[in-house]
Amino acid sequence: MATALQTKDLCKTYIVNKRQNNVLKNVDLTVEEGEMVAVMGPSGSGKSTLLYAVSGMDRITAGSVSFFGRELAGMRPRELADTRLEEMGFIFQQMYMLKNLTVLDNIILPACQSKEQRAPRREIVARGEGLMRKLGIVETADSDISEVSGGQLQRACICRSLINRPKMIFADEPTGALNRAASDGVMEKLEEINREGTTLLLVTHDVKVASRCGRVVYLVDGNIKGEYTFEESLPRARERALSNWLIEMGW
Ligand SMILES: Nc1ncnc2c1ncn2[C@@H]1O[C@H](COP(=O)(O)OP(=O)(O)OP(=O)(O)O)[C@@H](O)[C@H]1O
Repeated sequence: MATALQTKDLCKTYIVNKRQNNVLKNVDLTVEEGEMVAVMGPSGSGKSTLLYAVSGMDRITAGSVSFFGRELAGMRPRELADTRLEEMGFIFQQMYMLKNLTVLDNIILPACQSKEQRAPRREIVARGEGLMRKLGIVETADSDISEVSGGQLQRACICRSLINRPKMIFADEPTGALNRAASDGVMEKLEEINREGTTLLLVTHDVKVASRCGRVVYLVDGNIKGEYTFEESLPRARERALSNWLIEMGW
C-alpha cells in the first residue's frame, strides 16, 4: 500500500484586515492508502482549513503536502486542477449541486469535464446510473435537485465524488445536515466505498460518524493533539471508546 497523503510542517495563515491568523501550525499528518480517517476537534480548531489545504483547494502558507508521492505545491494550476478532478472526490455538507441540472446531470458533470475518462456520454450516463443504483437513489435520476430529500441529495454527492473513480475522497461534515437515519445510510455507503479501496479523510463533529472510521485525528488550535486507532469491533464499543478518549483530549 502506498502513502496516500503526507503533510510535513503544514502551516496555513489567513490575513484578514492586516491581522494574521495562524490557523494550521506545523501539522504532520500521514494517511495510508485504504485508510478511512476522521478529523475531529473543537469549533475553529482548523479542521476544514486542513481539509482544504491537503486537497489543494486552498494554497498553503508553508510546509508540504504530498498526494500519492506528488507535491501539491509544486504543481502548476492546470495540473493541480486535473489532479483534483481526476484523482480526488469531494463531499460537502452544503452539497453544492447546480440547480438547473437534474440529479443525474449533476453527478456526471465531473466526468463530462474529465480529459482522462474521454468516454462517450452514454457510457458516462451508464456509470452515473450504476452509482445511483448502488447508493439506492436511481429513481431520482431525472428529478430536479429541489425534489429530493437531504439524504438522497447527499448520496447523489457521493455518486458525484466517485464518478471519475478517485483515489481519495475528502468529506467536510458529510452528514452535518442529515437526520440520524439518513446519516447512518450515508456512512454505510462511505464505509462500503472504503472497503472497496478508496481512501477517505473526513471532518466531523459526530462521535457516531467518526467511530465508523479506522482512525481519528484530534486537532486543537491548529495542531494534532492526539490520534485514536480503533481496536474495538462492535459499534457501541467503538463509540464508547472514542467518547472516553475525546473526553481525555478535552473535547
Ligand atoms: N477563508 C478564510 N479567510 C479567513 N479566515 C478563515 C477562512 N477560513 C477559515 N478561517 C479562520 O480559520 C479558523 C479555523 O476555521 P475552520 O473553519 O478551519 O475551523 P473548523 O475547525 O473547521 O471549525 P468548525 O468546526 O466550526 O467548522 C477560524 O478562526 C476561521 O475564522
